[in-house]
Amino acid sequence: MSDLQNTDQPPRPGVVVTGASGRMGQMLVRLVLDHPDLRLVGALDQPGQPWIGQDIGTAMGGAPAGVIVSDDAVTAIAQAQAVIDFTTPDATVGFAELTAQARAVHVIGTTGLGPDHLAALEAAARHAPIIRAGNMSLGVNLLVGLTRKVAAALGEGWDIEVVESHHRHKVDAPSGTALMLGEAAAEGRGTTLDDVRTPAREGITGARPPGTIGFAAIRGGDVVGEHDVIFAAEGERIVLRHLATDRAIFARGAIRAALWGQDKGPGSYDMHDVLGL
Ligand SMILES: NC(=O)C1=CN([C@@H]2O[C@H](COP(=O)(O)OP(=O)(O)OC[C@H]3O[C@@H](n4cnc5c(N)ncnc54)[C@H](O)[C@@H]3O)[C@@H](O)[C@H]2O)C=CC1
Ligand SMILES: O=C(O)C1=N[C@H](C(=O)O)C[C@H](O)C1
Repeated sequence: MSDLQNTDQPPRPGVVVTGASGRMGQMLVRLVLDHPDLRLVGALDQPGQPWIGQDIGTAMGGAPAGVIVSDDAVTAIAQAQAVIDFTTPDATVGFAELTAQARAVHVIGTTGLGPDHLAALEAAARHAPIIRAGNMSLGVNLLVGLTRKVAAALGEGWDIEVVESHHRHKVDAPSGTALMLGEAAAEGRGTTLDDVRTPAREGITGARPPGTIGFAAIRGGDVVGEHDVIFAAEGERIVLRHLATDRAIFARGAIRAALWGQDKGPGSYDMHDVLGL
């Protein structure tokens, strides 16, 4: 449908999806194409990816979408009002610079970012809005608030562990979600995760130091994403759990963020801002 058909309606924001052939990329392309208030204006992937040069709809096994998969990020992002990006940390930093130059909204789901990546994103957010979260689902963002509250209510006699399970293809650990939950638990205790995080355990580790927060990662099969925050004391345990069974929950959150960001100024935002939590 043309944007010129009804002049009373504001133009629909144009979205570029990066990593378009990926698990999240394909989900996002489908949802953007079906969205009444958005237009897909670009589908990016890395040089050499076999879908480059093909129509994204056809490459995904459906009807043509009229958008060719490209590795030319400069040209694609220049036309965007929003870039939705679930790729790799290095790729995300590159896209952040281009998205800031285009003064478009950058929605970032990529996890595994290190301090240098985060510093680069902070620099880009001085020019345009960046909305980033290790998990874009409503359920996990609610669980973050619950985790903070439970941790604040319980004393250090309660040990905190975060256990996560993901599919066999996941490359980073702990997951971005596990880190969000660990940070919330640390905040609830009035500290920071950096100060209380226990590295992965193996061998003769010694007894668990009080006040620490531990992480365990399971990888296998097609698990979409499962997270438990365990509060364990003498004689009882509380387990807060989120189970993702469909990647659409992340994609819907990212699309909501892209729309929410359209009238926002430069800065760093997260899904708590978007969801008003
Ligand atoms: N925040 C959230 O809610 C969620 C975050 N994720 C994160 O999103 C990221 C991607 O996850 P998946 O889709 O499962 O991975 P995937 O491996 O299926 O897809 C990644 C895509 O990025 C592309 N890519 C890599 N380098 C690129 C570059 N330089 N330029 C353009 N494209 C490039 C790959 O070719 C691939 O198509 C991971 O970091 C994952 O942890 C995943 C699900 C939800
Ligand atoms: O890689 C994934 O798949 C997921 N990554 C995110 C994370 O690292 O927490 C979100 C979700 O759990 C799926």
